[in-house]
Amino acid sequence: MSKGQVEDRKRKYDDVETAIPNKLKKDKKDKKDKKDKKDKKRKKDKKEKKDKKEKKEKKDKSNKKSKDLDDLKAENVDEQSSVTQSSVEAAPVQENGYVQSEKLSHVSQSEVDEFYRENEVSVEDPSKLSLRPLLSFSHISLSPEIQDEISKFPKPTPIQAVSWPYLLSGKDVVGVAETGSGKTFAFGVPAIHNLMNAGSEKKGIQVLVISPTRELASQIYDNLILITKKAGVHCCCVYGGVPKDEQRAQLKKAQVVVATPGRLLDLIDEGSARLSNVSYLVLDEADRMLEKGFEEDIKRIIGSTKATGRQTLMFTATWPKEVRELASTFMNSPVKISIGNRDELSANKRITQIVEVVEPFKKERKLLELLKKYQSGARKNEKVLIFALYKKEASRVERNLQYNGYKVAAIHGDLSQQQRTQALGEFKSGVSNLLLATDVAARGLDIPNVKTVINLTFPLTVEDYVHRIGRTGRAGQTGTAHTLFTEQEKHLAGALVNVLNGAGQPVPEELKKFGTHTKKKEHSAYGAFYKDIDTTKKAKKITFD
Ligand SMILES: Nc1ncnc2c1ncn2[C@@H]1O[C@H](COP(=O)(O)OP(=O)(O)OP(=O)(O)O)[C@@H](O)[C@H]1O
Repeated sequence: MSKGQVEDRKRKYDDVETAIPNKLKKDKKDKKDKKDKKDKKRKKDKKEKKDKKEKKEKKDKSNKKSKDLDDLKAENVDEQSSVTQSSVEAAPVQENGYVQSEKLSHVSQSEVDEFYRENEVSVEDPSKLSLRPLLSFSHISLSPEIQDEISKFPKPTPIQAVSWPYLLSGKDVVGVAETGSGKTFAFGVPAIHNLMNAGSEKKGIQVLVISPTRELASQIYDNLILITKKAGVHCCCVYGGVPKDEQRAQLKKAQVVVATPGRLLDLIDEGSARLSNVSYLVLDEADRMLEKGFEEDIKRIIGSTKATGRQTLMFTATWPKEVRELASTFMNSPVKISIGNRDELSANKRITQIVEVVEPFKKERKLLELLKKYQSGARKNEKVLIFALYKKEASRVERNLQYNGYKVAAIHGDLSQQQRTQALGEFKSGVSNLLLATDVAARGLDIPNVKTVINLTFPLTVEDYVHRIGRTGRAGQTGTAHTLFTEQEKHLAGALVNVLNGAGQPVPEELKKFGTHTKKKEHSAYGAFYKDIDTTKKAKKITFD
């Protein structure tokens, strides 16, 4: 149709229109005007209503935001704070809802730098969040139940100060800090805080902590229960050597589980432990857990937990390079936090280390001399922990000590769990002041007031040496480690010299004579052929059996 034809038709139509009587036309027009007016009003009302609603929603939202911020500010600003509202800096908000407190935002950068320097803190964070350490408990708003428990301490330890913001932000963390530096609460407090915030009672087991020994699992449980009890969170502990029934019953209610690998796998296999909701997984003494012997168990356990959205944590005092690659396969761009230059194997500097090179056959006589030295006069009641290497050796030395009139408790693998628990209890409580142990007690055990550790036989690795001597000098105290070293361990002399040098301890000439060559530590699975790896890379997919 041409433009002209369109115009014609339009005109014709207009003509028809004009053929309608005027009155009718007018009525129709009035009606139409009225209707238009009504429509317009209805549209206007509707728009006004919509605008009003949007405005109200916006206002509510902004009120809530500022209320949340105010609440947070109120919780974090203590009486002495001289911070004014107008000087408040923007607080970074992290993925999991972690908000840096106003008080922490106002700590000067030089104070933060000083903290990093003094504690030799190193943070490798692939996502470059640069979260500030919590220099005081008032720098964080935790629930009253948690606050109540930790406020018995003066301030967070360095590993707690640095790791909490990352853990509360949902990050995977490798935390390496000296023995006795509060790593249990470093991973424990954020675990319970996150659980309480999620308000998820019905989801079953959500936090899982794996530990290499029954005694350590039980100790971690004793620490966590202090918080979980008050917080109304159900925590249980499962380990071997005791009946399963009670553990099965506890698992049905538990949200937090502390476990040793063997018993946990038994309970998984029989269907009593379901880990598919575990979203916070901790390997304590992580390097030990990744060694051969545990490695396969750990793979199976991790394979039973939540595949995505799981936070994985590894904490330890020693982090040898040969386990780092394996660790990274279980983690997602972990933040690596180390306190006190721990790239080199190093011991707690508050422990006085004495190393004596002796003939192997003279060791047990020497032990009796040392006990006279460390448990006589004013030191009569001081606690001494003796380490042997083998179960048989421990049994023999135990009998020998008893023969010489010593009341000695013992922990080693040949004893029943009940005997082990009783021995540890007696030593902890001071019923006996002498404990003889194998490396089952080397890691993690927090026994109050152990003044002296004696290494009757040197352990198989220098990492174990660092853990053993770390049973003294805990939580800021001092202690002594006296080690008898024989030619049979000469392949470890170089590594031991490094540890002594690193802690500013004297190195005996007889030890230097063995040479300072350090044998590369062999991973029990990969031998010495491990490579230095980048722990910051993304986890690669692993298929578990
Ligand atoms: N903020 C704190 N201030 C002072 N002491 C603390 C603090 N947090 C924890 N502790 C105490 O420090 C001691 C050692 O803590 P913990 O057993 O967690 O050490 P660790 O770093 O795990 O040691 P290890 O490497 O031997 O396993 C415990 O008695 C614990 O109660």
